Amino acid sequence: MIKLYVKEIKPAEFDFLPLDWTGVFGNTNPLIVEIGFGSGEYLLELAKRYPEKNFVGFEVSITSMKKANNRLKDLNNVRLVITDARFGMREFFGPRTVEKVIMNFPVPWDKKSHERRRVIVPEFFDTLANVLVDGGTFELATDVRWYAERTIETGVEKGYFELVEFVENPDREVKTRYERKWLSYGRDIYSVTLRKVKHVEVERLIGGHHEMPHIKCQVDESKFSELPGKVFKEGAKVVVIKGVYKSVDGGAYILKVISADGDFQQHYYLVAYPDEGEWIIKLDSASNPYRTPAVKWSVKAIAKFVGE
Ligand SMILES: C[S@@+](CC[C@H](N)C(=O)[O-])C[C@H]1O[C@@H](n2cnc3c(N)ncnc32)[C@H](O)[C@@H]1O
Repeated sequence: MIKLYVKEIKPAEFDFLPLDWTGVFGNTNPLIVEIGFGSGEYLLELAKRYPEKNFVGFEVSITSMKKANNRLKDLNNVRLVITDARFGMREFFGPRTVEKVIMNFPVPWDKKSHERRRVIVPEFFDTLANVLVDGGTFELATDVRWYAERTIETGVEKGYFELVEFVENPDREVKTRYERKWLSYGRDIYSVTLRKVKHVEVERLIGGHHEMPHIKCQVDESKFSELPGKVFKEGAKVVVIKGVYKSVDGGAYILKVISADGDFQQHYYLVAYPDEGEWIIKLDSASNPYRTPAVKWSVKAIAKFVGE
């Protein structure tokens, strides 16, 4: 997992989640979040127009992140985070801390096999109804009519949001790159604004300290060769062992792991090495995943499998 920021957030600040955004920005200005900021042009325009607000952007594409980072690096009121916004919105912000969340032209992921990547799932609206201040808004712009309609249905269904407006072909002052593209193709554009009317409690996966367990145990070394391809499951936690490698000196095993907490996947390495007659199994120091339940559990699941 890689994290880049326009202004660096000190690693120590990530030891505790949700983040203290007042400390990160050095002021108590209202927070506005953009999900999937692409090349960052929209964020740049907003951040310049509203210096009295703080902006946080989420993106999953490293290429977009680099472009946006170059564009935004001189602005003090913007921070960029590379992570899935469905995870970041819930884990990085406390209840009633965000004034507005904006999402411009998300990929709709309309194929059944891609549905898991869609942002506007019911759990996302639970998160929004938690992190938005009372009366805070979610603003969507899209070229996909059903996506706009689904956003309204899902947001309003549970009584957490009310529809402020649904506009076909709005005259938006600031246009994004995709917006200009779809307009040049003659596509219709839809904008939706939802207002939070009910607060909802959500369970955060991390919360509090970002510590990681390590395990000391006896192991049956022959079991390491059985690990590649193994899948461990418990509740919403899934851990897949993609590979097992021996260190150059032959003393340690490096395990390539993918873990998932529901739809949130992370890739990282664990290490197992002998120590005073026992073995230590822990996160490899070169890996830095968020310490979710699945990441913590992966150490235990592997220790149980190779343990004697
Ligand atoms: C179609 S582009 C739109 C970019 C920009 N908002 C615009 O309108 O020009 C969608 C962007 O959302 C990003 N994205 C997709 N899923 C995401 C997620 N779960 N969290 C954060 N960003 C995401 C993609 O990497 C991509 O850059």
